[in-house]
Amino acid sequence: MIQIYNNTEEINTVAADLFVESAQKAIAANGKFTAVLTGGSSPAGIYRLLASDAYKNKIDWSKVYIFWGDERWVPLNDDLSNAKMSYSTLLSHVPIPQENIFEMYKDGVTPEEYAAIYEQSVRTVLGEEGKFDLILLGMGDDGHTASLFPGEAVLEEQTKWVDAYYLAPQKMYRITLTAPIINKAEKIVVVAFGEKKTHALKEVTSGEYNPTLYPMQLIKPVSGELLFLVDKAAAGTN
Ligand SMILES: O=C1O[C@H](COP(=O)(O)O)[C@@H](O)[C@H](O)[C@H]1O
Repeated sequence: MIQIYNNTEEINTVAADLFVESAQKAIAANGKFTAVLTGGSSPAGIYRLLASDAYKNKIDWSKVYIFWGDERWVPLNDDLSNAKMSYSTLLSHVPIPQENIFEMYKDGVTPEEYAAIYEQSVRTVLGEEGKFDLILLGMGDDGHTASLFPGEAVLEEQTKWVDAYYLAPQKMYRITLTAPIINKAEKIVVVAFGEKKTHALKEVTSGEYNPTLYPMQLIKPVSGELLFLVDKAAAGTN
C-alpha cells in the first residue's frame, strides 16, 4: 500500500507511531521487539522523533533488539556508517542494552566472514523462522533498497539471509540483509521523500517487473504487510 503525505514531518510522525505500535504489540505478544533500521538520509527525522521526550517512554527499550538492513563496510565512527547515524539520532538517547544492538560492522574480520556471523546473530534472536517484527527501509534514486543494488548478484540470493560484496561503482564493500529474509517480516515500512525518488517509485510500484533494474521490486512480504510512506514530491503529485 502507498500512503502519500504533504511533507517529511508528517511521514516521520506516521513512521514513529508505527514503530511504537509494532513495539508495543510485539512486546505484549512475545516479550520482545525485533526491528531493522535503515540507513541513508531519509530516516534521521524518524529516529530523532523516537528519541524525543514525547516518544521514548512509550517503548520498553530493554526488550528491543536492533539490527540494520544494510551497512557500508566502514568503521562505526565513519560518517558514512549507517550505525553511527542511528546512534547519534536514536540509540544513544534511549535505554536500550548494548547487547541488544547488532551493528553490521566489526573490525578485524572480512565483510564476507561477518555476513555469516551476522546471520547467526539474526538466527539466535529470531529463531529459524527469521521473522522480524518491523523492517524500515529506504529507497535510493536508482530503486535500490538496503544494499540490494541494480545488476548485482546479491539480487539472486535465495539461501543466505545476510550477504556481503564489493560494490564496484562505489568502490566499497556493502553488507546487507537479502530479499528472502526481508520478505519474511511482519511489517515492512519504506520511506521515500523528494522528487529525486519519483521515477524509481513509479517504476517500482507500477512499472514492468524488472528487479535487476529496480531491486525494490524484490520486496514482497510472504505474509506480512508492505507500506510505502512517501511525500507528494516522490509520488509526483505536487
Ligand atoms: O546507500 C543507502 O541508500 C539507501 C537510500 O538512502 P537515502 O539517503 O536516499 O534515504 C538506504 O536505504 C540504505 O540503507 C543506504 O545504505
